[in-house]
Amino acid sequence: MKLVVKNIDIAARGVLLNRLDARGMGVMNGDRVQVINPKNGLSATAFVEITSTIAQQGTLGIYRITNERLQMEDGDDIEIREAGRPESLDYIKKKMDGGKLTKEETLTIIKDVVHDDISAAELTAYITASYINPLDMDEVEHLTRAMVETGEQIKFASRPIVDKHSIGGVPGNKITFLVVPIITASGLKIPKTSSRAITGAGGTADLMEVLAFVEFTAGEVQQMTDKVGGCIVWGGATNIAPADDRIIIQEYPFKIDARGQMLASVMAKKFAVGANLVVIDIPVGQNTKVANMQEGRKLAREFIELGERLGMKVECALTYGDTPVGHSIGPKLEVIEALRVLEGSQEPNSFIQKSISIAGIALEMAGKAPRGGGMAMAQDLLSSGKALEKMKRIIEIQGGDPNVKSSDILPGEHQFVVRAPASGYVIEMNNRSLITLARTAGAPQDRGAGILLHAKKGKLVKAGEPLFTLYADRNWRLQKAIEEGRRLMPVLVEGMLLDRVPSSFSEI
Ligand SMILES: O=P(O)(O)OC[C@H]1O[C@H](OP(=O)(O)O)[C@H](O)[C@@H]1O
Ligand SMILES: O=c1cc[nH]c(=O)[nH]1
Repeated sequence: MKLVVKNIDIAARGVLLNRLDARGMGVMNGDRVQVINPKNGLSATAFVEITSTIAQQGTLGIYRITNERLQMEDGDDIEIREAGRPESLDYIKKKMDGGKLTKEETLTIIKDVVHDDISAAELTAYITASYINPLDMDEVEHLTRAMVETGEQIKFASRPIVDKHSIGGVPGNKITFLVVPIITASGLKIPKTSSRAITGAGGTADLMEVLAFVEFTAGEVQQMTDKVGGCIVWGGATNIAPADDRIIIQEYPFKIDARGQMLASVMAKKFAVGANLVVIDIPVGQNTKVANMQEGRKLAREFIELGERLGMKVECALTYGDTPVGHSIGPKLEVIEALRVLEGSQEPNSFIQKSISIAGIALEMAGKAPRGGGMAMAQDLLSSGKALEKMKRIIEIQGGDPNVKSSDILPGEHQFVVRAPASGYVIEMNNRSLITLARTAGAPQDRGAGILLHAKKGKLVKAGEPLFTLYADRNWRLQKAIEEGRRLMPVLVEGMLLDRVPSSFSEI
């Protein structure tokens, strides 16, 4: 059928078809169609929504993201056809039934993901199937290669290219803000691409956006790295492994990170930027992605094997993840803490030690420091202010203010202090509950929202002393978080009354 285009300025995928045209084509709400720009032959698959008023008969409404592929103007002629059922759906069903996907089947799925030929619900089915029936190492390799092949790749003129990545899962894990400038200050190159929050309350890309732009093309990532030695950008904007962000968007509401997708997501980004020396941070602890050391070692072996298959040298660091890294959770609060350390603060110890350990491994792998000497070198690059200088250059090249200070960044204006109800030692900090609380307060979308911890596990507190402060950009979110905090009780002090169960006996 031939129709006339009406652009609909909504940042979504899909088309709006008039009820009468839909009836004429025999198309129902939610059906898949193919739309073609006859002028240039560009085509896209889209899902139909039916309207009686927004698109008149003879007109096809096109949402903005779909039109990015078609490049059509209002009034242009457009062709619309019923689209066939993609083969991907058969392969997703195969995975649901516990089958093993071949290289070609995986590539077909990922191409359909990147070209928007499968819906969000169908993609969620693929992720769920892989979550329940985990991918084996062959399938993970196929997925990683498919994610790389469907995007752009960077080829640097010289080696080594160093990279680091954390699997996440532990709140407050802002170490990239020390590791990248330390590595850069050593003279090595680190083109760091990060995702936004997956299971957490602030991914590295969300944090970096407090300081500078994070959306760059692959070419720009290469130029910035060549110029200043490193960058911290959002992988979702680069067309480097473009399937990655689409998968992460579906994982975010469930707070899941399917193991096979996680391995592929991390390693595809490293491979595509041309990294040959990679350090992976695997936080291990209660209420993180990896519950114990045994599981952590297994995952480390999988990362190393995947690296070998792809021609990358990978070392993994199993890190303490029982409690948050440092004292802050949420974009602005974490950036403030990171800048303070770059500016010379000697605290918090957990954050500094973890960062220089990871940076130290990378320095040793690249031969900048002798085995066992990497951590001291990393500490030196941090204490001397050289890392801060590099961070300023990175912020500047990404369009931010290089002279920004930690004191310039203001966290959420709405705050609530949670105090110890009894004296005693802090005996528990629940990572997942802290993340839920920070998300309820608005993080990561509200950059000022989050949690500042005043006491960590093992600290002796007196009744009435502050345990943590909740921050929010909007008062209603703060109120919701306060309520949620009462239910979750993410920080426990020994001797604290956890709940009171009233008697069912009523006096007469
Ligand atoms: O939201 P959760 O699941 O905690 O983890 C996601 C975070 O972990 C990784 O950090 P980095 O890029 O190595 O700094 C990702 O890129 C992302 O920012
Ligand atoms: O980048 C990342 C980090 C953790 N898990 C993922 O799936 N991707």
